[in-house]
Amino acid sequence: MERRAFILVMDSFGIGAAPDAARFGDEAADTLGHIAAACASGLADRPGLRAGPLRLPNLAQLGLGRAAELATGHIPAGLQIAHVSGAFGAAAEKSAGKDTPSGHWEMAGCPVPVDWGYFPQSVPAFPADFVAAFLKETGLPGILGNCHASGTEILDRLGEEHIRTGYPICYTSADSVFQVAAHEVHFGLERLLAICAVAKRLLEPWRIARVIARPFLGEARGTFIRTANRRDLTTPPPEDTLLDRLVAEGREVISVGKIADIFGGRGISRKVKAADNQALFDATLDCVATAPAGSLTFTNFVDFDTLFGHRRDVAGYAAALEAFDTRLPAFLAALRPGDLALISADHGCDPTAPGSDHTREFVPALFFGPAAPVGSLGRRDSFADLGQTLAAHLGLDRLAHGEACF
Ligand SMILES: O=P(O)(O)O[C@H]1O[C@H](CO)[C@@H](O)[C@H]1O
Ligand SMILES: [Mn+2]
Ligand SMILES: [Mn+2]
Repeated sequence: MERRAFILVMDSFGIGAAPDAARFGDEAADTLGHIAAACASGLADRPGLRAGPLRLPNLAQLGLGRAAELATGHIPAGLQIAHVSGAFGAAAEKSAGKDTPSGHWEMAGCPVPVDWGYFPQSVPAFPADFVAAFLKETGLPGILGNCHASGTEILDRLGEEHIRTGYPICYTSADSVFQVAAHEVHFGLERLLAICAVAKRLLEPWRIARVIARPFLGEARGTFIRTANRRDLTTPPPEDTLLDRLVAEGREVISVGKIADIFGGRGISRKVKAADNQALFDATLDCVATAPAGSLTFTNFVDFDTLFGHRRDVAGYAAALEAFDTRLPAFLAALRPGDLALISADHGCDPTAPGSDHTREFVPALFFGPAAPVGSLGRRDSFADLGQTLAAHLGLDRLAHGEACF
């Protein structure tokens, strides 16, 4: 039988504090649980967008509520269901960090045991040596920001000054990241990408996982909007992943959305870009129709994290979950015999938590489709169990990390 695999990563969709959450100050975090509770008590109503209890009938059917129960001990409001039709688990992360690359790499069989470098909360946040070298190599006269920030708030604060001075806006977060926001027209997109490449190289000694180019448009405070031309320059994974192993065997690995960026371009045979969750779902459906035997299609649904988790927008996050759920029946109907699909996440980003950073949480492990069993997979102590399961399904030799869930 022809076997194919599909991973749908709901970026930041945690389902309850991880066993080691206290180490991150995240012991109270629960992305799904807190959204469901807010919806149930009418706190996530927004006229024209959504209202009432969280409605995720298709995810519930796949075992989302039961997966959350494995993590927290209770099923979130609205997710009770009599019978599930897939295999569900709650997976904890072994990697030291709670960032996007660590989560995706571990899921693909490559945990990241050594922690990245992070910038301090102080202002300036960036080492003077680095800033001096960055200015020298790029010929820039200066930078703005040089602090921890939310990417949308800092545009409101410094966007006009950026346009006036031509200084790029440089900021960071709890992630191992150096982010550069610059105007797509006034500063120039190509120029932004070029200075980000310089920063990535100069930051190697500080073990910074990612440099992110954040192009934006707009002319005045309140009108600035980030464009879809975001680019992540990521350190490649330290060991081979499921993706590398597949490509080495001549299989097709299709990246939908920012997967290729997250893996530093490694282990990818084809890239499909799409602007938002709806377009990402459309592209994923195209892949279900066309992906060849033995392939992996890997999609990252970025909006949950970028537009709602980091923005601490509970109603927006709930609406995005409901929109995603609505599209699942079409995905399920298109699966063929021999297909195995996985819905999971890379970390949490509880929109009710303080600050604007990720939260250390269990993630859902929902396996479904014609080749999936039905029932509980229990708590998994590494996301690598998910990659090992897919490797076994696709007929690869065992990966170095993780235990197959079935
Ligand atoms: O606030 P914005 O720019 O969206 O940044 C967020 O996106 C980055 C990548 O996930 C993280 O560093 C996080 O802080
Ligand atoms: Mn992420
Ligand atoms: Mn994020």
